[in-house]
This record gives sequence, structure tokens and C-alpha cells, in this order.
Amino acid sequence: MTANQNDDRSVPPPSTAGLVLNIADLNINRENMFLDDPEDLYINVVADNTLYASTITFEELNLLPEVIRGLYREMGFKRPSKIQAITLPMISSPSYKDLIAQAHNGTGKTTCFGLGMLGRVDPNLRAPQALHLPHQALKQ
Ligand SMILES: Nc1ncnc2c1ncn2[C@@H]1O[C@H](COP(=O)(O)OP(=O)(O)OP(=O)(O)O)[C@@H](O)[C@H]1O
Repeated sequence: MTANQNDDRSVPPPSTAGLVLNIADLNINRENMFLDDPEDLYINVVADNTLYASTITFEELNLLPEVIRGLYREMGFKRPSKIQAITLPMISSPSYKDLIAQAHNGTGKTTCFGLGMLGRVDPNLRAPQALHLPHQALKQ
């Protein structure tokens, strides 16, 4: 998926204020298929002239209430980034097992994995349930 091919800091994104992410459009029940048009998803979550913040809120991403509280209070986040707005509904959907996403450095990709994992683990089960393995660049 090339969620934000236009993420060049010198080029402002197209003006799409007022458009919101329609999660139904993500076809999240489709398994092992590519998104029809990733560019549509990019446009739907782009805030007017902001490169990193999306037009939607964490509440719209169906995260656990405790996770949302932590994002606001502990982390001080205000809104999901674009890559988070696009990928978190997919990560949270059990039919998606694998996801390849591309976004600019520091736009919150790693956080996507963390939030996605938190949404899928059972806090009452006292056993390892998830592994987050950094890619080669982070290990160096
Ligand atoms: N929605 C958000 N709002 C504000 N800050 C955020 C948000 N998501 C992530 N961050 C912060 O932005 C920084 C970069 O996040 P993260 O490491 O997830 O990005 P990344 O795309 O994986 O980065 P890299 O490309 O360098 O691996 C971190 O300090 C993280 O806490």
C-alpha cells in the first residue's frame, strides 16, 4: 500500500478539508486482497494543509477506552496521523493478517503496530500474546 505517496514536506497536500474517513469504504471484511485505490484513502484523511494529522479522531478508530485515555493523557496525542487513520481500522479487523504500509519517517507507523496489538490482546490473559520485532534500520 502506498498510503501517502505525496508525503513530500515541500509540497502541500491537496485541499480536502471537510472530507472524513468512511470506514465502510475500507472494505475491512475483505481478506487477502489489495485495496482498490489507496489514493482515495489518502485523500479522505488529509487535513487541509497538515501533513501529519488526519481529519478523524482516535474515537472513530474503535480503540479501547483505556488506550484512548492513554493516548490523550499520557502521550499528549491529539489526533491520529494519516497512516494511523488509514491502517488502524484494518489492523483492528480480524480478517487482516498482514499489512504493508508506507509513510514518511516519524509519521506514526510503529505506533500503529503498538496500538493494533493493544487492541487485540486480552488483558486478563497473563501470558505473552504479541511480539513487536523492529526492522533492520531500528536495530542498528
Ligand atoms: N498521532 C500522533 N500524534 C502525535 N505524536 C505521535 C502520534 N503518533 C506517533 N507519535 C509520535 O511520533 C513519533 C514517531 O512515531 P513512530 O515511531 O510511531 O513513527 P514511525 O513512522 O514508525 O517512525 P520511523 O519512520 O522513524 O520508524 C513518536 O515520538 C510517537 O510517540
